[in-house]
Amino acid sequence: MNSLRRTDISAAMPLVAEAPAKIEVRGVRKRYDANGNVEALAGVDLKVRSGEFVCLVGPSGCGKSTVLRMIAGLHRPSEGEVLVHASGTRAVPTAMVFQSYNVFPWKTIQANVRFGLEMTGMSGAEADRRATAWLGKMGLADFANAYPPALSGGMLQRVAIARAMAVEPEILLMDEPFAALDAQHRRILQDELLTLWQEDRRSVVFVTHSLEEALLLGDRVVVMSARPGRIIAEFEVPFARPRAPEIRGEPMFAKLEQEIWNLLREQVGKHAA
Ligand SMILES: Nc1ncnc2c1ncn2[C@@H]1O[C@H](COP(=O)(O)OP(=O)(O)OP(=O)(O)O)[C@@H](O)[C@H]1O
Repeated sequence: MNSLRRTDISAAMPLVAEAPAKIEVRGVRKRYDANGNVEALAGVDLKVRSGEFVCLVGPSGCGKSTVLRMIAGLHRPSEGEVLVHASGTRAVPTAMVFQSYNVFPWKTIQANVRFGLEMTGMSGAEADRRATAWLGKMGLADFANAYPPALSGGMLQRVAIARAMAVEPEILLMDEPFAALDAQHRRILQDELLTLWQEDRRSVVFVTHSLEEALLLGDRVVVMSARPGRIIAEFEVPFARPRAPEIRGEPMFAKLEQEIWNLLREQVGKHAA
C-alpha cells in the first residue's frame, strides 16, 4: 500500500485539479468584529472535488467551523470568495449536520425529518415517503412516532443525519457530528456513515478533532494551523474504496495517524502554551 502523500500547501492544488471542483474557497480571510476583532482565518484556499470526502482538522478555535459556515452561506468572508458550484438539479445544494443534534423536541422523529423536505416545497406525501425511507436506512423505523427526549444521543444524531441526507443535497457539511457521542456510539456511526457515503459518494466537508475519524472516512485530510487559521498541509488518504471499518487495525492506519499528529501537535501546542 502507498504511504501517505503529503503536500505543502503551495503544492496542494494539483491534488484537486483532476475532477470538477464542487467547492472553491479562494483567499478567504475572516475577522469577527463583534468579538474584539478576532482574526479567525488568515487566508484559506481549498478546493473540494465532486464526490470527494474532505476532512478538516486543526486546533480548537482555528476556524474550521467558520470555513464550513461560509460554504453553507451562513457567514460571509471578510476577504476572498467561496464558490459552490451547484448543478441546479437539486432543491438544496448544501445540508449541514452539527455537533448538537438540532432536532425540534416538540416534533416527532418522522416530523423532524419531514420538516427539511417540506421546506424544499416537496408535497406532504412525498416528504413522508422519503422520511420513512431514510429513517429505515438509519435503523430508526420503530421510532418514527417517538419524540426526541425519548432517544439517546446516538439515535438523535442518526435523526440529524437522516434529515440532512433526506433532502439529497449535492454537498453535505458536517461539523464534528459525532463529538458529543460516547466512544462506542461514535464508532458505530462512523462505520454507518462510511457505508452510507460509499453508496452515493456526494461531496462532503467534515470537521473533526479525531484523526482516526478523518482517516477512516476521508479521501483527503486538510490540516489547519492555530488561529488565525491557514491550511498548512493536505494528506491524500491511500486506502482504496470501498473501505471497510477494519482498516482501523492496519499498521499503515496507525502510521498515518501518527504522521498527521506529528504535524498537528505543533499547532495544538501553540494554543496550549
Ligand atoms: N459568531 C462569532 N462571533 C465572534 N467570534 C467568533 C464567532 N464564531 C467564531 N468566532 C471566533 O472565531 C475563531 C474561530 O472559531 P471557529 O468556531 O470557526 O473555530 P473551530 O476551529 O471550529 O473551533 P473548535 O474546534 O473549538 O470548534 C474563534 O476564536 C472563535 O471564538
